[in-house]
Amino acid sequence: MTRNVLVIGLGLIGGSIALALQKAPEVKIVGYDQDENTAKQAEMLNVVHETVIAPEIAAKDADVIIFGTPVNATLVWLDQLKDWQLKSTVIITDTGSTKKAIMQKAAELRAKGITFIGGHPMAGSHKSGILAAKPHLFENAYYMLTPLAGEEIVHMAKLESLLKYTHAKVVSVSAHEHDHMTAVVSHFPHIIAASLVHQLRTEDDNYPMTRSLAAGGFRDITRIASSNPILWRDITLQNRKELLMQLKDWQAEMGRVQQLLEQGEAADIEQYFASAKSVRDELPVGAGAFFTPFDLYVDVPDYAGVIAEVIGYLADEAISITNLRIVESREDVFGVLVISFQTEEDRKRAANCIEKRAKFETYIS
Ligand SMILES: NC(=O)c1ccc[n+]([C@@H]2O[C@H](COP(=O)([O-])OP(=O)(O)OC[C@H]3O[C@@H](n4cnc5c(N)ncnc54)[C@H](O)[C@@H]3O)[C@@H](O)[C@H]2O)c1
Ligand SMILES: O=C(O)C(=O)C[C@]1(C(=O)O)C=C[C@@H](O)C=C1
Repeated sequence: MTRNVLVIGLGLIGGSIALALQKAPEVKIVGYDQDENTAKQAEMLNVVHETVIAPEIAAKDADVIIFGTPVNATLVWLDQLKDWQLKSTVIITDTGSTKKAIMQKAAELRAKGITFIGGHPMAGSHKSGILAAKPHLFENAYYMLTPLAGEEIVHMAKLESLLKYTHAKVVSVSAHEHDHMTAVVSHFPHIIAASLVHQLRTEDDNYPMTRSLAAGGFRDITRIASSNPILWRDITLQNRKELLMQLKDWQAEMGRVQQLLEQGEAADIEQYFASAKSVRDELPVGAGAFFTPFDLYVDVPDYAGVIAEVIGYLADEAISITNLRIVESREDVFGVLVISFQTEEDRKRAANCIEKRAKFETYIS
């Protein structure tokens, strides 16, 4: 029997979920976005099977409703939804980066006999909008569910039977655990990234050249400062308490750094970096929140058609790639080609292929 899925909010995350779920058998995906252009693009790009202009009408037939909206907008929708006509068996979920406020609404919904299970895939990008959506975005990432206490196993199973098509690793945590952990590894780092960019801006008056020198390090650590400000306004507001605690800890940490600098002891400073390096180097790779795809760096010379040439060699040997990008490490200078693969095996084969056929140097970061 066809499962009707309604996705509300068709940006990076809603669009990516819709694309991933199209791989499920007998699923019809209907989409809604408040932005008309996004809705049109969703149809044109086949991100959904059809779009609607009134989600409350489509909701009548939905077996699963998924919110891909910014977290404050989701709260508003959850209030409205209490008055919708819904199937008694419908499972409602979201993808929001915060969970406590949303799960408070879920409790209100439960009181009305409506099942809401919080969801949050721990993968994304600083890019937003439907054009950035990808069917494989969540592959190997953790996908956190935050059911209310006592949620029926059969409801969880129903949702998980659909989410398995994202190929994410579904785990359940409480809303409190969720908001604490994501504050540490996601929300607070976004504040730090934005603050570093603000700090750079203050250099403009006296040292305007500084921004031109912002190379690999600054770009890496501030990439997420290019994220959608509305999204991060809402996340910050909803997770304010946790973020204030993170800020306090960070200020204490900066106090420690200040002391190290004032004392100027080389061994202590080295130890500060060394212990951070060893923790960072031990972070799990290949899965989870710190999922890094199997990236291969290729030093390519600067001539027209070089990327097509490399990709052509890989295609000849039937090595499939999942992503391709250029790291611009120097202004106006062609950078390094970074190719991502699904498996370590593919990456090894690609490295051999490129070194043998193109004689370009490859390396793993
Ligand atoms: N960006 C990430 O890396 C990331 C990762 C995981 C989860 N999330 C969460 O996923 C959700 C969506 O984020 P995104 O990155 O896809 O953002 P996005 O900006 O790419 O997409 C949001 C979409 O929602 C639409 N929208 C906004 N308000 C709406 C409303 N009231 N009703 C209907 N549609 C509305 C917008 O038009 C847009 O198409 C957020 O809750 C975010 O916290 C984001
Ligand atoms: O990779 C990025 O650009 C992200 O910001 C993704 C990221 C994160 O902080 O890791 C952002 C928000 C989420 O809710 C989950 C993932």
